[in-house]
Amino acid sequence: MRVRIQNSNIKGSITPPSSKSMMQRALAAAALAKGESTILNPCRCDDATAATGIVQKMGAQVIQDETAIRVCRNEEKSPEQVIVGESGLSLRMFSPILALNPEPVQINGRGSILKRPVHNILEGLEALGIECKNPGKGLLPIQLEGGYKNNTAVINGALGSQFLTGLLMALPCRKEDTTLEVTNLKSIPYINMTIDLLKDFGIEINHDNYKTFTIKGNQQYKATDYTVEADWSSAAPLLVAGALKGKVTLEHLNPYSYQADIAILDALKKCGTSLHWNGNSLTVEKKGLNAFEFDATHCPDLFPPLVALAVHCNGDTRIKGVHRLEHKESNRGIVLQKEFGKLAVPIRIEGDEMVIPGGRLKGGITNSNNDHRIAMALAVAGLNSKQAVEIGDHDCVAKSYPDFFKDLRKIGGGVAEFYFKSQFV
Ligand SMILES: O=C(O)C1=C[C@@H](OP(=O)(O)O)[C@@H](O)[C@H](O)C1
Ligand SMILES: C=C(OP(=O)(O)O)C(=O)O
Repeated sequence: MRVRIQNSNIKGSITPPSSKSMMQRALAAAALAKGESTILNPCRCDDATAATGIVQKMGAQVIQDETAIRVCRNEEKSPEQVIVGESGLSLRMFSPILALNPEPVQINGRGSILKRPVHNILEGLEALGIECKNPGKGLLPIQLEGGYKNNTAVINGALGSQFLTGLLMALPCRKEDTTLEVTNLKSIPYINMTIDLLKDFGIEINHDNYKTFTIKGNQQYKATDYTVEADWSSAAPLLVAGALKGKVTLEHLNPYSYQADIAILDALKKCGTSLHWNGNSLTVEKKGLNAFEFDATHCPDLFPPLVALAVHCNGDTRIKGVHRLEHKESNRGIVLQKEFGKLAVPIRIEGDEMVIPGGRLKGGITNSNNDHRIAMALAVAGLNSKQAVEIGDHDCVAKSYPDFFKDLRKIGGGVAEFYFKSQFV
């Protein structure tokens, strides 16, 4: 399917969907607990569905109500195979959890995840004594068995934090204590989110400045009621829409959240946008559109929406952390350059920095490259384009935000969805 976005003014208020990062962690933690946990304000995107399928395979009973999901694991099952959908987090978080069980388990996925590397998972688990097989030779599927045997390991954090999140969730269930030496950790705020959530489930993690993590064994997950926050990553493109084309209020956002992408507020301030909090509602209004400098090394998912903002700013915007983009749902640095190139924006990549020249967007035909954040970024950039921006394969937004285009229309976005190639642009 395709969508056409027209120049439009933005006005209105929206509650962003719940955080898929928190939701997947909550499902895993609830499945590791004894008794019934209730996940309130659950996220119902594709990645959350993938995580739900995995905990069910682990033996958890999952009951979906309208406003909550109840999770209870009365029996431990040894699944022969689990499918992580397209979710990087489900792959990297559940691998160490599934590895607690010595029975062999094969982990596979579909779509974009089949192109994302698995070597850091295998290296880390092998260092902890898990027997790993990789018929996919660097890619999925992987097979794990034998259980944890070693109590110390060096973990490479340079590729991201998700695998460390999985280890921090799994290792408290071992009998022995474990010490991890983590090198060059990236996406650090996501680790703060993990540690905070684990505290709610009764698990304690100690670390020395994100380098040495000491994980006591024999800890018991406690069932709890956990409320998932509204998602700052999904809020980001909507905030950019307001900053570019009028005014938008986002409801139920936590101003003190551990979510990495709350950092969008710094970029919006630098850009000159007017920001106003009223309790948990944030109103963003177009004011300046000044080029800005921003370091996205630890919040890489902000790259696409920030590029959508930057293409309309006065001057060259510089965003640091391009090396963090290579192994996402697409190679996002290259894809942003290619797709915005189709709209006549000559983005440059200089070492680890992306340089985005500001100006007026021309319009044209683009493709999401099956990457939800690219689809959303092209859409909000299109709100301020001279001519329409068409986006192919836009339905990939279901990975994190199934109602994105419906919500964009609600706040005034000119959104037309259709099935065939357009002659409009
Ligand atoms: O832990 C998480 O929920 C996530 C961590 C980040 O990945 P990396 O840690 O691989 O950078 C982020 O890009 C991803 O969308 C979600
Ligand atoms: C990179 C992302 O997710 P994941 O790695 O969990 O697939 C994302 O949501 O932008």
